[in-house]
This record gives sequence, C-alpha cells and structure tokens, in this order.
Amino acid sequence: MMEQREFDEDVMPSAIDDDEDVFKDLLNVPADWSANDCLSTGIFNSFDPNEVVYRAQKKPCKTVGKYVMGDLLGEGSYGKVKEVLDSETLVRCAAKILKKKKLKRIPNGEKNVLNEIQLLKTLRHLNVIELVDVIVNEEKEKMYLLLEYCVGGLQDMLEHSPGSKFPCWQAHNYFSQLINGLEYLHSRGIIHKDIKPGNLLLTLDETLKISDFGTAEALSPFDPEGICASSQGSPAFQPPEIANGADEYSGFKIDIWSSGVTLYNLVTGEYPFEGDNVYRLFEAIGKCNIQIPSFVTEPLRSLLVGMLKKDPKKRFTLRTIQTHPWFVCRHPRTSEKVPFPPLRGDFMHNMTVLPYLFNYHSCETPSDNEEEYITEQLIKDRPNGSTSVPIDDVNDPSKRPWHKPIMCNVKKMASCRLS
Ligand SMILES: Nc1ncnc2c1ncn2[C@@H]1O[C@H](COP(=O)(O)OP(=O)(O)OP(=O)(O)O)[C@@H](O)[C@H]1O
Repeated sequence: MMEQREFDEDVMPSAIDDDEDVFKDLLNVPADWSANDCLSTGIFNSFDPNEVVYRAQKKPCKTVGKYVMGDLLGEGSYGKVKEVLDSETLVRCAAKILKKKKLKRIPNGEKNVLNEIQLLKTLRHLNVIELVDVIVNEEKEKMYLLLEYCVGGLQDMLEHSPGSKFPCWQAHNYFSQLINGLEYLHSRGIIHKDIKPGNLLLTLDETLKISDFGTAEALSPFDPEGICASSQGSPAFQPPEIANGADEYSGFKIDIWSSGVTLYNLVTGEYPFEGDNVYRLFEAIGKCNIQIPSFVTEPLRSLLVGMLKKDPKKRFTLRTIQTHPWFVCRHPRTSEKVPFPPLRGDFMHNMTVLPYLFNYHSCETPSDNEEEYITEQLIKDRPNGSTSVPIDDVNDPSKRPWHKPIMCNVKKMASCRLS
C-alpha cells in the first residue's frame, strides 16, 4: 500500500490547481510538457488522492496589547481588518491594521486616518461605529484601530441577495437606523460625506453602524448652514451640486442625497444614475433626470423623489424624512429576510480567535464534555495596560509577556456571541 502523506490543507489545492507552471519552471521542465509527461519521467510522483491525509494548518497565536488576534474579516484600500478578542472583557472586536508605508502611498491616507480617529473618539451613538482603542507600534510603523465587531456590511448582503436588493421591511429597518445615526452626527455638526451601503455595517443583533469616517468633516460651530468645500466620497453617491462642480455646498444636504441613493439601491438593487466612466456618471447626476422603477410605489416613491431633489434647498431635511409616511409606517415582514453572508463558509459567524488560543495552550479540539475555565492569568499577567505594545508572537517564549498555561471555558467561549 502506498505511503500516507500529510499536506497542509491551505497549501495543497492551490499548488495543484494554479501553480503547475511555477513547478515546471522550478524543476526545469519544458513548458509544453503535460502533467502525464512529468509523471512518466518520474519527475512528479503520482499518488492516490484517497491516500492523502489532510492536516489543519497550525494557527500561531498573536496578540496586540491585550487583544488576541483571529482571522481576517476583510480588506479595504487602507489595510486588513482582523477579528480580535479583548482578553480583559472577552468582547469581540475588529482591528483595522494600518501600515504607515501604505498610508503614504494613498492620497490623503495619513490625514484621513487621523481625521477618522479624532472624530470617532468624540462620538458615542448606537448607530455609529465605536472606536474602542488605538494601538500604535512605532517600531513596526503600524497602527491598530480597534472597532466594535460587526458581522458584515449592507453591500456584502446586497451582493448575496436575489436581485441585489432587500425586501421593503428589511430596507426600512436599516434605513431608519441610518437616519437615526445621521441625526446624531448632524446634531454634532459632523458631515459623513460617504454614506453608502459599503459603509453601513451590522452587528449580530442587526444594529446598523455608520462606519468609515475618513472623509467626514466636523463643521465650525459658528456655521449654521453647514457649508463644506471638499468631498472625496464615492462618485455614484455624489449629489448634482458636486457633480456640477460647485465650490461650496450644504454638508447636511450631501448626506441626505447619498442616503437617498442608498435607499434607492437597497430597495431596487440599482443606482439612480449610471455612467461608463466618472465623467459620464457625473453628467447624468448633474442633469438629475431621475427614473424610479414602476414597482416602487407610493409612499416610498415620494420619499425617494424628495431625497433626490436636484436643488439642495428643496431636498428633504432629516425632519421631513422622519415624518414621511413611508418612514413612520410599520412594514409587515411579508418576504424572507436576506441573511448575513457567510464568512469563509460560516453562516454562524463563530469567533475565529478560539483556534489560535487552543493552539497556544496546546489544547486539543474541544470535546463536548470538556469543562474548562477561562483563566484569570491571561488577564492578570498581561503587560500592564500599555496601549503602545509591539505585537508579541506568544509562540516565541522569549517574547511572551505571559505564558502560564490557561484553561479555556471552551463551551462558553464557543457559544458566546460577544458583540
Ligand atoms: N468593525 C468591523 N467589524 C467587522 N468587519 C469589519 C469591520 N470594519 C471593517 N470590516 C470588514 O473589513 C472590510 C474592510 O473594511 P475597511 O473599512 O478597511 O474598508 P472598506 O470601507 O470596505 O473599503 P475602503 O476603505 O477601501 O473604502 C470591510 O469590507 C468589512 O468586511
């Protein structure tokens, strides 16, 4: 019988599927040789796929300050976002990892990040993402923004939903939370300037969080009109006054417009204005000949028309939106809910930090009757609360800030949906 071989699950499939040319190159094999040619000359050994034993890849445990790192949640233009667990409070968070080098290559990169931190520090509202902590690693030139944990954004959900839209009742739920958060921001003189489904995240209990304050602006308290002079928002969500090149505009009305485009997108799966390129798109927005699909009936239709008025002075205010019949009306749950999209196949969005902790503490995968307890050591013995600690690779004993064995209340941790 053929010898059993072990391969790392993460390596094998890609090696076979994608990297044949790379292997040929490395082994000095002519590029036009088929896999069979290689096998017949004994360059590649064949094996029965049934004989392959897969082994889960080891997950080295890393910490940043008191946060234990988990899996990647997503990646934006500024950097990666990973799930983390606060070892003191056991609250799940998301760490946005920013590298100074990368920020320098993005126009206004550093400025936008500092702006986001400064604004988020002052904000506290149910519908606005909370900045929990900021950790700077001067040596590695990295910055970690610790944010409230969310299961995903409306954009992801739309992309996974039939017709790329939500049923009316679901769209109403998200839209009313958006308006709630926006009311708070505007009351504090903050213009978001980039409202769109991609910047609206959801927690496990369906609470909507307005996120991404990189391009937001805090207005002068002496300016009741809320005049702004710059915008870096996403083109499809920009209002006609910006598309037509106005020098100054009311910030409040920019957010109303982009919330109107967002609502249009949530209920129709389309955008009110399209173009092959930004120039054509801005031309369409500038003319503002809005077409609303016929299946959108009153009172939703008049809400969209009011929010997408070309003249900002005639455009609805937050107050008009909040008293509009579609906004105040109860929407019965008549069709199925669009669910959260799975994260790497996991519909439950289970905590991804656990396998790293098991690996660190050499625990076997938990069995059903294991009764173990989260140790207080992890909490007690961590470095004393500094917010500027370099990443500690806790697998390297010389770098471990604490390394007493800990026991985990496996069942408790696996089932707790900390948000
Ligand atoms: N607080 C969070 N909780 C969970 N996941 C998050 C959180 N913040 C961001 N993410 C995930 O990380 C991804 C990247 O987020 P990020 O805010 O860096 O970029 P983005 O807004 O998607 O794109 P860009 O910054 O390029 O506009 C998001 O798409 C989302 O999937």
